[in-house]
Amino acid sequence: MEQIKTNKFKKACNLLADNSCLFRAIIATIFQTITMARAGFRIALLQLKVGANKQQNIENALTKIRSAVTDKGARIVALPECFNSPYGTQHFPAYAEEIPTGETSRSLAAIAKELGIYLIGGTIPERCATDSKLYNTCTVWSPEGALMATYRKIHLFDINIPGGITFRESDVLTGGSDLATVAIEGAKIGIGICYDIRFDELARLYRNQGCDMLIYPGAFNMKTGPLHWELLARGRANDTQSYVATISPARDASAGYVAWGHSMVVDPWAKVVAEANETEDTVVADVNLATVDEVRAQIPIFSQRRTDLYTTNAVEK
Ligand SMILES: NC(=O)CCC(=O)C(=O)O
Repeated sequence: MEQIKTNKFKKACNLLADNSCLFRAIIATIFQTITMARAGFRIALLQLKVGANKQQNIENALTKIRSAVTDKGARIVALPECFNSPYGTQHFPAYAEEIPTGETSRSLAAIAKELGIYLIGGTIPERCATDSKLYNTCTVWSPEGALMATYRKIHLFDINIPGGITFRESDVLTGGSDLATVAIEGAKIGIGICYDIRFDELARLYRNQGCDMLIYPGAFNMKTGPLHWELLARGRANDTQSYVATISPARDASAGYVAWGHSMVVDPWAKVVAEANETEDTVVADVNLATVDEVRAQIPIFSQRRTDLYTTNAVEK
């Protein structure tokens, strides 16, 4: 019996020796896979001035996109909510256009292709070609100028704070119902729009779909901005242990809706790593996917949930 075992062991050793190159390659690959940290990319958030002239808004975005790529080395550029139109229900019908045939879509596709970048096209008022309904929609463009995804704001901004702010997007817009994720540079990115950031359920669904980063073009205001903008961005980063980017228009005190500004990138530790003030600006940050893996391994909340005590559709994994 012992003799048989010894022979088998010798045979196995001989096999390994015969294939030592292959064996070494396999071990090296396994080692590399275990130890290899994921890379990342540079992202630029454009906190743009937005006025009444749609053509000027688009031209300004194109100029700033070019500069974020050529001067700052961004691989992904993200624009704010409603970057081609003033933010307000009275403006949406006049500025709305079809996607991808409208002038804004065509400009974004062309610049993404010209610069060979990924472009998160903020949002524009969209008029749906089939039912003529209006949506607040984000488009994502590939380095080839192809439309990778569209996301229609799911949670419409309807609030009423007497003496503060009253807004009813649902007077003119229809809410979307589909999540949108894109795979970019080894990362999976989930898209939400502004008020959506208040709903942790959406962020958790994205996390459960494997997202490493959440991007929210948004335009908070002077009432809720100082109270909740950073809190929510850091909250969603902490809940999902993901990068979060929020991109606002620049503040214009003379506008009907005064945006808070403060576009920012938050890392999976929930730390703000780059932030604008309220003026027109470009925020640049290096997104490091190894940090996502590090936080999730070190604080493993997604495997520690007590779903025997509570249930939600969004958190179970
Ligand atoms: N554009 C928006 O959805 C605004 C959301 C907002 O300001 C908030 O407080 O929420």
